[in-house]
Amino acid sequence: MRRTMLFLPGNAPNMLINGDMLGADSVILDLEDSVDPGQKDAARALVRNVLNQKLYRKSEVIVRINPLDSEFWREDIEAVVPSRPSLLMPSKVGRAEDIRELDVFITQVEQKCGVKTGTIGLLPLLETAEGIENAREIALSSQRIVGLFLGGEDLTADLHARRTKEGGEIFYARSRIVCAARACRIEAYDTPFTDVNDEEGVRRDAQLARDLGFIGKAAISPRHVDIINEVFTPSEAEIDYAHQILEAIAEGGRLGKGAVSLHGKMIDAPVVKRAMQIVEMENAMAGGGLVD
Ligand SMILES: CC(C)(COP(=O)(O)OP(=O)(O)OC[C@H]1O[C@@H](n2cnc3c(N)ncnc32)[C@H](O)[C@@H]1OP(=O)(O)O)[C@@H](O)C(=O)NCCC(=O)NCCSC(=O)C[C@@](O)(CC(=O)O)C(=O)O
Ligand SMILES: [Mg+2]
Repeated sequence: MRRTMLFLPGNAPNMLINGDMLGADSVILDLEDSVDPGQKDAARALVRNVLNQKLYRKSEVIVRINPLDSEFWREDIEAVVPSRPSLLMPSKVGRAEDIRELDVFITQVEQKCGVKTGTIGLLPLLETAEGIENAREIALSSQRIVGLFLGGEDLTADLHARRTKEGGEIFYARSRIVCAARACRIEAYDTPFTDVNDEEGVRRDAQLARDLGFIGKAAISPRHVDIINEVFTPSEAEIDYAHQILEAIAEGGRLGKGAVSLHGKMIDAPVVKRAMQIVEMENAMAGGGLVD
């Protein structure tokens, strides 16, 4: 599980040093848009040092690399793969062919530096109209892919839409990404909410994402981390209700019924499936297994 994924600009030593103490399940060390083009070398060196020093003990480490149509992505990979981040996040992914090209290059770098082939996973960032439309093909393009990630800010620009707090302009993209990811039996992760000071806004946005099927969300500010963690963690009431559902259907089964009533609501197989997902999350959290 990756409930909260906190972006840390790759050229900001103060943020990188504190990143492991902020409660995020994952941190995304950024070499892309939060780093000025003139700072890319410095950011690569800093991120590599952070990885080598193993500063991150609580949070999973992901590195966001520059787009495949940029001059930077190969150097990004050469700089960080030897230090084995869990995942690379390629940005502005538009086509399955891009991922296949990336996969071949990562394999070459893994072999060159003695890292077992396939060690480095991929979490493609879809943030263009082309990427959203190709979501399923992208999800299927490499064994390394663990999920799909939505970037709402770039997408809005590409769509010539207006970014709103309600998110109507990215509703289709959110649904399409969740559907494509689940069709391929991987997970979907939601875009960050960019108003650092609006705590109610980030809560509403995270709740909407969870309702749609995302299992985690990016954050750009430490102030959003606890809120997002809370939204993507089943509440005690949800866990209690899930157990009631499992008991009710077990009792129904003993009477030969596939559908029963609980507090006036129908309980049948899909409701049981959802209850089991909640119980699985409860068990994962009890076992400390927040990152798969
Ligand atoms: C937004 C702001 C400038 C606000 O600054 P402010 O200074 O007003 O913040 P304050 O709250 O006052 O900071 C209080 C204290 O927290 C520290 N602190 C702040 N942020 C921290 C953090 N992230 N990690 C650790 N520490 C942090 C700070 O250093 C200070 O520490 P101290 O001085 O010791 O008190 C700042 O947060 C920031 O830079 N965020 C990261 C930005 C970033 O990475 N953008 C790229 C990813 S999105 C993207 O690319 C779009 C996307 O691609 C998305 C997609 O891909 O999904 C798409 O297209 O949609
Ligand atoms: Mg972006």
